[in-house]
Amino acid sequence: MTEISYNERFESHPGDVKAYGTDKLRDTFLIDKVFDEGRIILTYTHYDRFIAGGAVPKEKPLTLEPIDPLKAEHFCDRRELGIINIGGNGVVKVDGVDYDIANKEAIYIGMGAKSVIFESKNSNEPALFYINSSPAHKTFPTKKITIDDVALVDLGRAEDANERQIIQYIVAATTSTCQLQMGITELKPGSIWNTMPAHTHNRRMEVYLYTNVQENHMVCHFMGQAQETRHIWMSNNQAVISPPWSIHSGAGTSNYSFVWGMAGENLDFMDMDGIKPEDLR
Ligand SMILES: O=C[C@H](O)[C@@H](O)CC(=O)C(=O)O
Ligand SMILES: [Zn+2]
Repeated sequence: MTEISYNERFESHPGDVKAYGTDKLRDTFLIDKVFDEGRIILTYTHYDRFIAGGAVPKEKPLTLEPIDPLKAEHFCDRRELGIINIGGNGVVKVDGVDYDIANKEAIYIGMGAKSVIFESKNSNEPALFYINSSPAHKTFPTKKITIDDVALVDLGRAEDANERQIIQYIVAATTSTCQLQMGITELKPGSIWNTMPAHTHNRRMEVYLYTNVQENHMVCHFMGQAQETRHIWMSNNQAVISPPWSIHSGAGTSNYSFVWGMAGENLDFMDMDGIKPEDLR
């Protein structure tokens, strides 16, 4: 089996999505397998040409080869990368420089990097590198982002079952990027709702990777136009694509975390069109 594989996802018109049944909705928006040991799996979406995927190096290092849709000599010839490690300690080697990336640490890699290689420190506890990438037009410096560099935002209330912390890793305040923004949101025990009140941002697409979903639990992810919502049941370490016209909110059967990543027209995290719960359909 090859070490790197990819699949491609095309865009859907919101009017067409109204007629999607469960299987078609899942085939179109759910990324059911993000991490596979010893491999890199990527999903190339045609929403802002955003790529989401995972690298799980075991004994052997894994190289981020330029997949065919890029028609490029190197993966980052026209792209930037954001990577958050949600597994064991690992190393990301960029053009020969080793960056130790521990659990809940991140790295931004600017356009023009020629070589990106992933390694795990301990193959019995491999790193889970969650990868996001979008087109870039300018080189910004490659940078490791630790928990000391992030911006923290506390949102929600226990009474509303949506108490959570937004850990902003790759945002304008911490890291210069062309399009990419990334972070982790952690729900407090007893809280289950993320991104409620829900929002859209027609200027940016977004992908959520649900993680820390406990055994025998699931997250029900809500998508669609605010007046025409659909749901996708998701298990641990699955991702879901949110078109720019779609809400992206979830309710778990218990608490959980998720990695969010987005790209598009602006880098303004607060640029959201909020939707009142009573206006949802
Ligand atoms: O556009 C921003 C993203 O949807 C998330 O950062 C929102 C989120 O983590 C939350 O409210 O729980
Ligand atoms: Zn959003």
